[in-house]
Amino acid sequence: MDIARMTRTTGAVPAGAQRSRGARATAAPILAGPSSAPLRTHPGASRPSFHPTTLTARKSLLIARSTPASSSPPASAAGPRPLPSGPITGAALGDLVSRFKRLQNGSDIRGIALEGVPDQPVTLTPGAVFFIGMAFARWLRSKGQLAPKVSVGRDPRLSGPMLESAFAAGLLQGGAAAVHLFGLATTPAMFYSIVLSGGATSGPSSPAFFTTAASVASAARKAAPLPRDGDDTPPAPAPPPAADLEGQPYTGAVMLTASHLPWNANGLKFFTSAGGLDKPDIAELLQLAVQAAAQAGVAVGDPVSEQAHLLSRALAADPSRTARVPFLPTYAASLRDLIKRGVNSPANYHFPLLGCRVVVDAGNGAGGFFAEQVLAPLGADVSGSVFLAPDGTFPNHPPNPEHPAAMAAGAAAVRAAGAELGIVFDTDVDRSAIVDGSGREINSNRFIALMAAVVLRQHPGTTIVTDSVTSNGLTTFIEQLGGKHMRYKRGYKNVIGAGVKLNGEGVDSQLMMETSGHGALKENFYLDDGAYLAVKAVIEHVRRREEGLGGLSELLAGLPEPAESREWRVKIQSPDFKAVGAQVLSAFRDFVASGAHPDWSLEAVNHEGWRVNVDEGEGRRGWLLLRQSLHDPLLVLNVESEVAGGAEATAARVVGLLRSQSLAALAPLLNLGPLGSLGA
Ligand SMILES: O=P(O)(O)OC[C@H]1O[C@H](O)[C@H](O)[C@@H](O)[C@@H]1O
Repeated sequence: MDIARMTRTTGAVPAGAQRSRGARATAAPILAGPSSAPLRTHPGASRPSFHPTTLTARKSLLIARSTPASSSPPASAAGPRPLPSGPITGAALGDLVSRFKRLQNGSDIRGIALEGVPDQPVTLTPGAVFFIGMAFARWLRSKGQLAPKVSVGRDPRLSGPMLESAFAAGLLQGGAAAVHLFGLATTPAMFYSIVLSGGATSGPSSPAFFTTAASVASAARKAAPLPRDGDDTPPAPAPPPAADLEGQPYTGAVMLTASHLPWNANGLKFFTSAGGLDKPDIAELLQLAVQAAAQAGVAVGDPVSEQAHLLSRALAADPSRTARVPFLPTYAASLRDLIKRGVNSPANYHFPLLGCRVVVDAGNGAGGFFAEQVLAPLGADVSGSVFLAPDGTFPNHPPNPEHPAAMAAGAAAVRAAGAELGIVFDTDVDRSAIVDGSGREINSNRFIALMAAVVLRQHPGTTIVTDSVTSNGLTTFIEQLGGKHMRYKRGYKNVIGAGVKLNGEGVDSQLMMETSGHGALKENFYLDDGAYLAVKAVIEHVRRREEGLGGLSELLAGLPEPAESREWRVKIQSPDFKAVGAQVLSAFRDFVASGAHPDWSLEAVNHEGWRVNVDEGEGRRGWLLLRQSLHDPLLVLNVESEVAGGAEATAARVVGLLRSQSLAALAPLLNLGPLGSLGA
């Protein structure tokens, strides 16, 4: 499986899935867990349409399991596999370890959750998710949270309800004292469930966020326990220990999402009061999950073994410890408070967006609430918004502000509605981008520049940390505004981590942002938060409007833009891809340093790979960066040029080196793909 590659090659649902939009299915999840009973959904959450391929696949799976052809198990090439009859040890344990390890994707867990795409077998099974839930509860307890209270949200993916049930069951099994299921939510909202319930010790500069803490506590008090299977009458009031936790903050929060990945993927992001879990935490969590599965004797990946265990847990679970809590309305209220305070309109304090036409493109992810529950109640006309309805097949375009189709759709919606502003979200709303009133797309470098302009006005001289592929023009822009630019590594966690470190060392750093649209502000818990960035943009737009200044794009007037910006990805066909990539990069550095191309010079500070400045003549400056991909067996080449045709010309020279004698031994391991034709 190569999920990240899949990310870039396919964002769309296969044709079969697109055709299925109208089809509704009410099939119960395969696994009947304690929380997979018919649940009440919160207002605004629509039932996603069912993927016919998946339905067919599931039907055949169920038939295969329930109708034995003869009295003996069906023969297969490998023969029937005996189920473990005790703790898993030996080679089977090794298999378990690698299954769980493969689910780690940096600081997230990711995998394939549904069948239906050829060559993409299911890896994130309900059984795996159950043990990850168990591991998270144990992990929290090991950190001193003796009665963990955990909130769980999900994006609209088709596998969401099934995995939510498995995860909640695992949490309870691992010792969680209370589990609150939010249903549809966003990634930043999940961290905010900890904040607004009083679980985070320091917060944004705006005290607005804390005004809603009381309402979260009261929503949690009113939360109805889940009905039992086949029983619509609400069970008796929750007994201790859940009742003892009423009004207590959440100690952990988890979002089930695979961000912008296609419909068949899913994943998990974890938060505590300290913020998002990091790579080592996830590795620890997965180890705990292996231990739990091995001890329980469950062959994760084997549907019979998984279901036997999950069903037995369903029988044992205490339903009073799980409740359905609609949280998005509370979270939306906190965002409305922020906008009110930010605009601070004396005439229209409660309706600061009256007369504003704003469109949101949520890409059928979880971000539709922002139009309906944040902007509209403040007076905005959001009627031109598109793709607000959650639909786990993502039928319109990949919910991803890095994707040209998403930005084009957002821009088209702005133009069609004659809106002043557009906001494009990714599936789980930890990323966003802006479209101005003319339909100009403000994502990537432009969005960083926009946020930098806002932040530098409020915090003169602050350092803006970005990823490694930002343009030369962005540095010029930040410096012209009196700020400092630290160009760090790819990976939003790396970028945020660098900002946190700077602040710890006494260097003020208010904004950490990646070209992917991930952005965090110091005033917002360093949280990677697309909704918060959108809030800042809306406040700035209204401020400019009220002061008779031009639209947001005018803030970008001083941003030099390259003529061309391109990216090529070269596959490294070796299990030892890290070492191979390092050798290529080392040869590349030596080549540049040798002065073979006199117009190339190494950038003074490089945090990953080698960035090279290209003198394009007449004062024009291009650059290239050759680096290893964060997660995948790839070398990535980014090139920007101030000359038409310059990006390909520079890339062709890199190809020349990759094919040179000095790399002859490694060349067969590199699949240059489309880059190859440039060096021909
Ligand atoms: O190194 P790459 O293959 O370009 O991928 C790097 C990207 O990986 C993930 O998508 C992370 O969420 C991004 O923050 C990161 O920038």
